[in-house]
Amino acid sequence: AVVVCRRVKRGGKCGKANGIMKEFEEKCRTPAAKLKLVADAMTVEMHAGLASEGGSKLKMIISYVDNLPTGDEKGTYYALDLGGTNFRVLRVHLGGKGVGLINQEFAEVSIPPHLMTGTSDALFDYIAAELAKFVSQESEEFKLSPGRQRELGFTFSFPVMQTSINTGTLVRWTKGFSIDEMVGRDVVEELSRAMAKQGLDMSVSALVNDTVGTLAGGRYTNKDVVAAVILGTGSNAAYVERAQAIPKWHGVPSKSGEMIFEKMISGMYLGEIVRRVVLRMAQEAAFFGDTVPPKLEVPFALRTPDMSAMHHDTSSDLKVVETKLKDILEISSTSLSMRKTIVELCNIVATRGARLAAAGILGVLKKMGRDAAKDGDKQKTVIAMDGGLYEHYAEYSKCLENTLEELLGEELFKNIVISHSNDGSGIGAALLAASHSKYLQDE
Ligand SMILES: Nc1ncnc2c1ncn2[C@@H]1O[C@H](COP(=O)(O)OP(=O)(O)O)[C@@H](O)[C@H]1O
Ligand SMILES: O=P(O)(O)OC[C@H]1O[C@@H](O)[C@H](O)[C@@H](O)[C@@H]1O
Repeated sequence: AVVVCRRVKRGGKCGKANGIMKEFEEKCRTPAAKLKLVADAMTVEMHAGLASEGGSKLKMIISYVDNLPTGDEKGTYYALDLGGTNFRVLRVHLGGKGVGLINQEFAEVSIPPHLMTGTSDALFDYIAAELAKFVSQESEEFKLSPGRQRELGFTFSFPVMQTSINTGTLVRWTKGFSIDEMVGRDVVEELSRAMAKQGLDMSVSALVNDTVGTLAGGRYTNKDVVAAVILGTGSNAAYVERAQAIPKWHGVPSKSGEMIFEKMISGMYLGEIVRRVVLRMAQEAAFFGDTVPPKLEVPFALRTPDMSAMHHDTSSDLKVVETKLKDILEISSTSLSMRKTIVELCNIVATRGARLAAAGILGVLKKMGRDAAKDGDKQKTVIAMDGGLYEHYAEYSKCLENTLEELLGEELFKNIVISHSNDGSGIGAALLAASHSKYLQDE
């Protein structure tokens, strides 16, 4: 789409802004042919990543899940879901065979930014304190029988080298976290120590990535779920792989990193990309006049939720865009034409992200051999989706689904179901705590 400046007041400048937009749009273009190359490359790298240590740019995490939840699990289990922006504490009550999930309760807490770059103790003490508060507010019905500990599934949404179902060491931080002393440490040990300090008698039965939690949660209610994708602050995917398809894994801890497809397509990055382009237009094309608004120079000043609100502005005078620019970037006087340019930019950035996300999903489908119709059989493929970006950014998730249909073709797409598994990662972690409970043999 070409952005046309109605009143060419500053002809050269307006043309310059136009030029920057068009150049940027060209760079963001993701034609189907390019996306199919991305998907093919991803499949190749996935094979390489499973074949040998360090064999690929796309390293693959191998999650130890001995028993996926069957639906027969019974009792009360907990989850702690630590993501890039917030964390949730959760309690689920399971009714066992034929009953399933009876109820769930959760509390969501934003992670104070200073804890993302402080010490390990500060972060885990804060998390354990919230967990202890959640448990202390429980009603009598959740009192455990004597001799039993509460059991927790720990969703830790960062690259972890897993060494068993409930042990794993942090490979590195992502999404703005940077607590250096924690790298290489066992994250379950850190949490367990902090829980003990709170006097919380709880054990971690399962350590999972949020994609694995979403996969387990999805399969609990739908056996056709074969993969899970998270599009939140970060992005990632998990799928069920046959052990024999992992040559490098001989039942011993894998030293691989993780399967990261975080090509700045997720919530952490989209708003920041828009900000950087607008800043360039302000600096090189006097988009806001002869001065560059100071707030526009602050990294991450424009968050993806605000970008999303502008992108979804349906008002004729783009009032939401005007308000966001004023409240967040302190840019007061903007013309309708300028606001339209901002919306078009949001569309370019969101479209690129969504289309690349679809290419990543196609890569996983190809790895599972589900990107082409098997002769005649109509195998159903359900992909469980979770993450605040997917859940709240309607234009993004719509574009993702349309792109997946474009890449797979209408016929095949009919067998693919994209199912939003709200809070799948938290519930899945609690279910995995249940299916790996140390009291199972007592049942
Ligand atoms: N209204 C919204 N529109 C677009 N993106 C949103 C919106 N709300 C949240 N997000 C994105 O979702 C991310 C949070 O994802 P979520 O899955 O809830 O948490 P986490 O990433 O911590 O697991 C935020 O970083 C933000 O980028
Ligand atoms: O749920 P979040 O916080 O957006 O995380 C999604 C992904 O974010 C990536 O940065 C992590 O390396 C992955 O492990 C994680 O799955």
